[in-house]
Amino acid sequence: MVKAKKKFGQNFLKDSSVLNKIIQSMPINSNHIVEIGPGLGDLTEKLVKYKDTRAYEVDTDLIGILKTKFAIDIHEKRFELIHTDVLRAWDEKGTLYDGSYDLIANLPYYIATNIILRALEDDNCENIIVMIQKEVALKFSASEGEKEFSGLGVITKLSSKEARILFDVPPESFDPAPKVMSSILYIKKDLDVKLDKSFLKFLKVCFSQPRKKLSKNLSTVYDKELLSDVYKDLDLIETLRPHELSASLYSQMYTKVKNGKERS
Ligand SMILES: C[S@@+](CC[C@H](N)C(=O)[O-])C[C@H]1O[C@@H](n2cnc3c(N)ncnc32)[C@H](O)[C@@H]1O
Repeated sequence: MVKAKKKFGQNFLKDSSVLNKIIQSMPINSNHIVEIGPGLGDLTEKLVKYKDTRAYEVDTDLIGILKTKFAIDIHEKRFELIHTDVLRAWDEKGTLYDGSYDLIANLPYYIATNIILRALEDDNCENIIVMIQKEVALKFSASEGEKEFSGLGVITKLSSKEARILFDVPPESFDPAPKVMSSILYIKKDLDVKLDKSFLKFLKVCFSQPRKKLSKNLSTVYDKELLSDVYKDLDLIETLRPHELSASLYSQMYTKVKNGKERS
């Protein structure tokens, strides 16, 4: 029996009803599947039965187990196992697969947010179905006005056609059990949208102090006169809090401040 490694965020999913529900949630299309962190291969086994799959695993000990378990699938090219840190693979190639793919995974929670942001940026990734901490899933799927609405919600709203939590998964479904509730997040990307990297930086400024006024956060970086003009142009009240502005207004605001002056 392998000992789960905390540093790699290893919580193995043991509940077969949850595994089956993940498979049933998969979109029907001809896309390849990419899995991040196959672990002991319980979800992988079901994915490979369904479609050709590529998986990225960082842990050398697990690679040994997976190579034995999936020897026939690897030989018959239904399954490709890549031994690397997935973030490194993205840095080196810009994509996890050279063709349309769906990302299906029980993610390592310590880098879950980063992985979803990279998948949103990766043009070849069309659908994302991932298990993550419920708290983070709520942020990605939140709408304006909700207290969980943050920069992550704005990015998801602008770059996807649909983003919602499919169902929750309690800690007892894993071994070892994580400390938090988990959720399956589903994102159907809008393939026509290309995200501008500096927009993410702008959102960080907007939500730097989420409970303060948006104008206060913006004034740490942007010129007061410019902000006053932007608020007037967009017909916004000065007392708005960051979670109260819609994703589309954030996008319009960004276009206006982009060419304006930053504070000297
Ligand atoms: C939450 S476990 C999921 C394991 C398995 N898929 C399951 O559902 O039981 C996360 C997996 O991601 C792997 N992992 C952690 N960091 C990684 C990284 N940077 N790149 C690739 N895999 C990683 C871990 O070793 C582990 O196998």
